[in-house]
Amino acid sequence: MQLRNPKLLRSESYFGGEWHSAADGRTFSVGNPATGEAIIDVADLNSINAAEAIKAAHLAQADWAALTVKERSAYLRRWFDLIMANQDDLATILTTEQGKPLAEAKGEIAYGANYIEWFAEEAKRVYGDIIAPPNNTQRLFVIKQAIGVVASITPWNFPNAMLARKAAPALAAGCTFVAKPAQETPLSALALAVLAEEAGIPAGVFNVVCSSDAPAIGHVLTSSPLVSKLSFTGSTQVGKVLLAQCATSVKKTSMELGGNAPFIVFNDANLELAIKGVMSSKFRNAGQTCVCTNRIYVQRDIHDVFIEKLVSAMETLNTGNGRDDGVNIGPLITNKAAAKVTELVNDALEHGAKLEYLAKMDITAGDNTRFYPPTLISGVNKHMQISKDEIFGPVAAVSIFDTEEEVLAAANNTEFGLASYFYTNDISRVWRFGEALEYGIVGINEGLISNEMAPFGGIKESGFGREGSKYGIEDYMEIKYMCLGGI
Ligand SMILES: NC(=O)C1=CN([C@@H]2O[C@H](COP(=O)(O)OP(=O)(O)OC[C@H]3O[C@@H](n4cnc5c(N)ncnc54)[C@H](OP(=O)(O)O)[C@@H]3O)[C@@H](O)[C@H]2O)C=CC1
Ligand SMILES: O=C(O)CCCC(=O)O
Repeated sequence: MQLRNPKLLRSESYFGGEWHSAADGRTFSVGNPATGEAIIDVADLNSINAAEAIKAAHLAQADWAALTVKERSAYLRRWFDLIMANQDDLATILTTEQGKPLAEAKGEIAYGANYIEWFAEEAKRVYGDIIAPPNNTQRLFVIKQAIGVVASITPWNFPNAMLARKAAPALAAGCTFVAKPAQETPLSALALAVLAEEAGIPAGVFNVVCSSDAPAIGHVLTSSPLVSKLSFTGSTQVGKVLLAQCATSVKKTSMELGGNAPFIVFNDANLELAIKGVMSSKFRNAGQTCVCTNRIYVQRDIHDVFIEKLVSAMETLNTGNGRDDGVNIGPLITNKAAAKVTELVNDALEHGAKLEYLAKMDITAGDNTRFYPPTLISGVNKHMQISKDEIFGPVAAVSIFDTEEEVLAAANNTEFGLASYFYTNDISRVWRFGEALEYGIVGINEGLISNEMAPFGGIKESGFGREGSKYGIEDYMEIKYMCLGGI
């Protein structure tokens, strides 16, 4: 991998302000999903190392929380500046380990950095309250304080941004932080640590522990009495395991879990806008995001023209190695992930769905079983597995609906509640339907809903807690009520 700043590519973990190999010398290999080639061997840390990282974070916590908000803000700002100064290299690392097209990787670096910039500013905007007392001899007030040591577990699909958007509010609030990135994509997390160190963020404040044994590290993070909070992004299945583990020490948690986003197109919608929205919300990161459109519902009288226009738009998708010019769909993360998408599509076709479009792929090099061709199927119904599971691949699955009531019931008929999208030009419906959707995020005539200024998060089994926005810092603070008597 060619980098202008080769120092960004690290293989050791970082905690207590130092870089650590595994005590027993163990490593695990990180590969390039586009080629199958090994990139580097990364130190494979164990439970003892994780406990050491937590200890380092705990030691640093009081001093970090005691800094003024302006001081913490300045550290975060320096970190942001360094990330943006190294945007191209960070994107190269990201694409190489994760597969997404280079332009998307550059976008993710800026997206993650935006959270750091935002919370550098929000650090200064934490407010308490003075409450009217029940009698004149008392004064009641509320202050907000850092929760303490925060642990994070983050997935491979946004290896930079998912970490940045947890670390930024935590550090801004005065918490110290121990991150466990996904074993497929530790390099982006380690590069963030290189820049945190260069920004002068004090030892022990930002720590990264890489391991091939997520359950073992997860167990230490969720059971340590020194950790006050766990922030997790990943599957609902693993989220439930971690929640149960956190219950034993009553840790606070934020859970950003799976989704099953409906994308609804009413017959009064601007179809060009709807096609643009479905392209961005469905095919971003080859369909591997928790807010990706999963179920597309189109009103009967515009169904055929919608399919026709979507096929034309999908013809512009070009699958290949994310490092290559003109590629806008990279590989899926693993062979297993691609096999799961194949299974979902086959199940739908066997149960009566119609194949409307299957992209041709021109992939000549390497192990290409991770590449999945952009696919469009119609005639999908609620009994097919594809409408129940997160597809996590570049497959658009379309159903027909007749009435608003029918499509609302279908859209809400899932245990998930993260993102949803609908397209209409009826202003009454905008409010009525938007309020009735059981989702944490609703895109109305818009397919790109994520940014640092807005609260990102779900309801139902998609989790709880909000990332970004003025609400995001609250997830890393405790409320303390103080009652002053004897006035
Ligand atoms: N909501 C979202 O953003 C995401 C949803 N998903 C969904 O989940 C499916 C599976 O993806 P997958 O990557 O396996 O997601 P996981 O939920 O398994 O992984 C997410 C993170 O959790 C870690 N992890 C896994 N098991 C444990 C455990 N027992 N204790 C502690 N940490 C653990 C992983 O580590 P490691 O990778 O090292 O095993 C990774 O860092 C996807 O197909 C998709 O449907 C996946 C990723 C993100
Ligand atoms: O897939 C996820 O884990 C959420 C990241 C997507 C986004 O921030 O829009």
